[in-house]
Amino acid sequence: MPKILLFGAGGVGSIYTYVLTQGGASVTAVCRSNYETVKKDGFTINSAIWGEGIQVKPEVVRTPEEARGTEWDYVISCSKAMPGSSPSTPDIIKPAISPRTAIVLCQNGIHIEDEFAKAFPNNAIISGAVYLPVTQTSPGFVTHGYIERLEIGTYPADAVKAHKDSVQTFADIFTAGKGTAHVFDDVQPRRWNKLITNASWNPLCALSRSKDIHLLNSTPSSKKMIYGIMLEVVKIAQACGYTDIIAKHADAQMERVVVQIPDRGIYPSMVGDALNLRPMEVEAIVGNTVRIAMEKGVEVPLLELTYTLIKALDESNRKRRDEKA
Ligand SMILES: NC(=O)C1=CN([C@@H]2O[C@H](COP(=O)(O)OP(=O)(O)OC[C@H]3O[C@@H](n4cnc5c(N)ncnc54)[C@H](OP(=O)(O)O)[C@@H]3O)[C@@H](O)[C@H]2O)C=CC1
Ligand SMILES: CC(C)(CO)C(=O)C(=O)O
Repeated sequence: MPKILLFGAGGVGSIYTYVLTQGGASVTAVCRSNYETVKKDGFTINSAIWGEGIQVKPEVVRTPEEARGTEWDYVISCSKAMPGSSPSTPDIIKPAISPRTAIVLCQNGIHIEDEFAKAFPNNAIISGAVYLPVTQTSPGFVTHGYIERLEIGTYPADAVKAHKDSVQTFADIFTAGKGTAHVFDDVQPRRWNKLITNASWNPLCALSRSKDIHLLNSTPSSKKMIYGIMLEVVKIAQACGYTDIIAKHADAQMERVVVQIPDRGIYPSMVGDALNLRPMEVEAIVGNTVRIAMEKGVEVPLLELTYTLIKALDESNRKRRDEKA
């Protein structure tokens, strides 16, 4: 039975705990604020796809340090992607990493893999684009909408065969658990495709404290604004050599908003962080994107404005957090 340590047991982490457990893996979740609830009752999931009141009760630890000593086949990171934070996620998960462990990143953003590859140069690094509208509404209780899809591949794309094999094994467990996993030889274009949605909806909804559908309907020009950011991301992806990423991908990401939870819309994951004064994935999702655009000489005025505003909000939230502490 594959042994999996799940780090970041919030919205995405709890659903993946469920899928991987169903798929036959033994999953241990690293829980922090929801430790007591999950230890006692597990996660309770209301899913538009799999049904209401689903319960899954993993083994629980408080830290990766507590999980030291077990030979984990996979350590999955489903925390918010905070490249450059201190301590870094690689530092935090390090006690649980053995030579055989594959590290799976189920996180939004672009160029988030580098710090893991540097910290664990001989381990398989598996990078994933996650489609899963989900929110932890209270500790251990999670609501999930109509979409579920995971796109994965090695980082870098030209990894050794053993690392490629570990991606396929992970996908097989996921699929056996009734999840939808697609393996890609090079997953980076898939990450750029996902970034189209996250670099636009996430910061704009966080700045406006709105559901996606409300942002879309707020003014006659909203769609133009959101779509304009998406097209800037397309241009950057193309400048990076991913010429298969084209405007029709932006159209599809636009359409998905109407499908996710029809009529009601969703709060993208950054909104909860904005409202609760938690650090937002500003650098992983927007900052890195703007920096890559600059390196490639691509003009991205809408993304630059978005980065300025969301960075300022993140900083003012940090000050408010410090004042409250
Ligand atoms: N939610 C969504 O709809 C989607 C999210 N994503 C991406 O998936 C990733 C996860 O998002 P999401 O599930 O929403 O995030 P959540 O905020 O719901 O969950 C993150 C979890 O990580 C935990 N965590 C963070 N740092 C530590 C630490 N040092 N030790 C232990 N636990 C820690 C948090 O614990 P604590 O509660 O104690 O802070 C929290 O439970 C992000 O990259 C996001 O962008 C992708 C697609 C959809
Ligand atoms: C938009 C969404 C829900 C897509 O799955 C997402 O990635 C997020 O909320 O961060």
